[in-house]
Amino acid sequence: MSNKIVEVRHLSHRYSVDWAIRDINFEIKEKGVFGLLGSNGAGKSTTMNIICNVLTQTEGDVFINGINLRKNPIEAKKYIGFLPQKAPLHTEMTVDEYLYHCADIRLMPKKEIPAAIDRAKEKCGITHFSKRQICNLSGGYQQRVGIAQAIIHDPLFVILDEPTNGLDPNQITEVRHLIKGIAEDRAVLISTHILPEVQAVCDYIMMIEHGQKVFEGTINAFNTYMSPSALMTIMHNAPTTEELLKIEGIVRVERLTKTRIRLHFKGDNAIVGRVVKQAVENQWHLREISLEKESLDKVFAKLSGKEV
Ligand SMILES: Nc1ncnc2c1ncn2[C@@H]1O[C@H](COP(=O)(O)OP(=O)(O)OP(=O)(O)O)[C@@H](O)[C@H]1O
Repeated sequence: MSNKIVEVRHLSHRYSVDWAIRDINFEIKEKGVFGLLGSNGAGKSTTMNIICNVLTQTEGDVFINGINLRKNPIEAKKYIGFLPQKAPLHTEMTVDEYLYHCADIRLMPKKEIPAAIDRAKEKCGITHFSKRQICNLSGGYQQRVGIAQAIIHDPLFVILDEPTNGLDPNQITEVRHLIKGIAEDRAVLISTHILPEVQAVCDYIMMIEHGQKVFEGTINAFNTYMSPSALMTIMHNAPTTEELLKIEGIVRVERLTKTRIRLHFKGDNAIVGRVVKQAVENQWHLREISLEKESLDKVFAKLSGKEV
């Protein structure tokens, strides 16, 4: 087995004249959830479709478990499970019939299929619906069946295209939980433009905009990518704005109420100590002080080069 589950090298694609993606590079070496994040038209589907071998790239290479997908697609695809945005369900079939059909078209040996179906159903929490026609399941359970077909052959790598699209809030929570569960045994790549999704399920993120990579790192790195730039304070004897602006680093003062004041600053977090010192010395009756992190939305907008 290669030490890289997925390796994408200099991947570029153009449908006509314009490049849809340009020189995308990344590797997935470990189990866990890898999020491909980007706004509409950023190039997520193009990237995913190439990795699933649904689309052939203009330039670059994709290796799955060390196997070149373009040169040896049948071998490489054995390691991939895929759930497209619209799950390819045969809704007139029962869950068991459908999963058998999926295992069969994956050319799994017949004697291995029943155990594979049981394993996939158990992992996806659908065992009790084995004999139920798929059309009689809720959207959330239909999505579970879609995920079960993606892992029926126990692949190393699973690709889920916007897996919670169209589900209600409870179903979204359940499907996210399921995604975390299946990523305990394998690498899972999900595409999404929903920021809370990224925070809820991803261990690692790559963000693309206008077909190019703009960020790659852990969810923690993503969250702290933008260092705090404001302090929220509550002072019961707050000084004037002029006085606050005299503190080294404070660049703007936002008075939200008489006692709640946001202090915008430049520089590092040592500002907290300076504000506390001034507050004590001048008896501003500081009751609360906290660094305000940028919201994920703002990080997203900044990384995409859009106005915040
Ligand atoms: N079949 C196609 N022919 C021509 N251009 C296309 C085609 N598919 C996508 N594009 C263009 O390629 C770029 C990337 O599109 P892509 O669908 O990969 O983005 P996306 O991030 O998946 O967006 P969405 O979230 O809306 O699906 C866009 O500019 C899009 O208009």
